Amino acid sequence: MSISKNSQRPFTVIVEGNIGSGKTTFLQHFNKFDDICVLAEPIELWRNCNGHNLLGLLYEDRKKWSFTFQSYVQLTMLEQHTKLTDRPIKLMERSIYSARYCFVEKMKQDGLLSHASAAVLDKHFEWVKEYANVGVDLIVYLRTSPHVVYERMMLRNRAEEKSVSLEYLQALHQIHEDWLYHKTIFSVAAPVLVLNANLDKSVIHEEYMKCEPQILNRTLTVHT
Ligand SMILES: Nc1ncnc2c1ncn2[C@@H]1O[C@H](COP(=O)(O)OP(=O)(O)O)[C@@H](O)[C@H]1O
Ligand SMILES: Nc1nc2c(ncn2[C@H]2C[C@H](O)[C@@H](COP(=O)(O)O)O2)c(=O)[nH]1
Repeated sequence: MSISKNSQRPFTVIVEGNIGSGKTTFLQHFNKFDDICVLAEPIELWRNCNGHNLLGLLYEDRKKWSFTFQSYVQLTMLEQHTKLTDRPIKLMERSIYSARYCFVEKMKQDGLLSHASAAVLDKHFEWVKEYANVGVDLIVYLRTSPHVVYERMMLRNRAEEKSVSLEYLQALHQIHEDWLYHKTIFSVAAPVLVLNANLDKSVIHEEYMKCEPQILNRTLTVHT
């Protein structure tokens, strides 16, 4: 595998959104297309890193485990970005960009990372962005309300997420909004297509279908 920035890469789409916004469901909608290599978030790697459930440790003690967890997220996301495929399109759940701009940013706001730890994560992120093949061609933002995703997350009932609060989701929502909707913080790596992901499952696939042309035809026209 070559991670060099100069190596070829497929038309790369990242789907971003709050916890419980429907990213996995969105990927399932696109699984039927042979041209698309669908890469779900490597959450099972985070739940079992040589036998350590880093996701569980994180939510048990954020202060102690934020740096460890984020270090591994950055590695696993780099693997996803540089994973080779013979398919012309790659669709990824989240990215190194949301890891840094949303989650690390939230950790910094909450004082969960020492300045030294934050500096190391930033150096790693900046090197990867500069020298690795992590370009993105389209961002799909599943825009939701915090109350909606909180209810979905509770219904999904993931063991590690029992301590995740509505306040945390509200803060993550605002960071996503500032990054991808208002575009007032951090750079945006590609054009952003905003979907109303509050819509119920019974009609959400019609909303997902709106971006099939941009993804399948690899076009960048985003009608705001
Ligand atoms: N549009 C929707 N309406 C209602 N429930 C949804 C919708 N999209 C996803 N869900 C449910 O909400 C939970 C989170 O969805 P998921 O796709 O796993 O989101 P994410 O990957 O963003 O965390 C799952 O239980 C899923 O079945
Ligand atoms: N601290 C971080 N947590 C992250 C990151 N990426 C995902 N996650 C967490 C959030 C959820 O509990 C879980 C899976 O996310 P979903 O949105 O798919 O439910 O993993 C990260 O970079 N840092």
